[in-house]
Amino acid sequence: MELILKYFPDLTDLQKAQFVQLQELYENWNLKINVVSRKDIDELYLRHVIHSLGIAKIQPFLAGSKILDVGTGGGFPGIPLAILFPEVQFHLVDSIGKKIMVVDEVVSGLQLQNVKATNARVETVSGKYDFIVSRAVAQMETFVHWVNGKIAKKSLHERKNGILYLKGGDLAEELKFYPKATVFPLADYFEEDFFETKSVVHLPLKYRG
Ligand SMILES: C[S@@+](CC[C@H](N)C(=O)[O-])C[C@H]1O[C@@H](n2cnc3c(N)ncnc32)[C@H](O)[C@@H]1O
Repeated sequence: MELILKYFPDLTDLQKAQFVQLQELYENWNLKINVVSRKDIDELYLRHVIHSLGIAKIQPFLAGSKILDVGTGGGFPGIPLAILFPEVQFHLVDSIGKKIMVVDEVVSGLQLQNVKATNARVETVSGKYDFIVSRAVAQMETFVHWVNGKIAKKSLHERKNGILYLKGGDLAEELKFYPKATVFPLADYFEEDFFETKSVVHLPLKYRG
């Protein structure tokens, strides 16, 4: 929790309580359904919560905006972001039913009112979103293909609507066909070694009616 407050000092009491509760919820659910690797559960806040919240450092979401989390697994990055932005609507999607069941349990445990979770392949999901977030799901080319047509026409934020993807390592090859992509290194925001090679990639996407 100290780690979260180090980087996000302005949390309400409710948000602090929800972040604290995450550890217990994931520890319990992970015993039944493995959504976080055994090693990572001890470092839940660093490797999952703060990493997810890296997106918030790059793009604070405005009230009323809509965010799609593709391949959310056990709820990352969607759940930490939904705690941080209670006035933003989050749609968490995963093709594995058991993972969505864990997400539903965590959402109801935290009493989050701003999260909807759907068990589906994202290609079959309709709806328009300001931003589409993700971590560790697919290469950019495949991902862009999946989410085409899911971007809202009107931009509420100064930054253009599009993808905000948590990526690691050297992205030159993966992004060579995307000159409009911007890479934001998370080491500029977080000092822990874990973030040295991590970044958020913003790729603006056009509205397609
Ligand atoms: C490596 S896990 C990452 C989970 C989570 N984003 C995280 O970082 O902890 C990848 C997830 O993507 C989901 N997935 C893969 N392709 C998908 C698709 N086309 N639509 C929805 N979910 C998909 C898988 O079921 C899996 O849960």
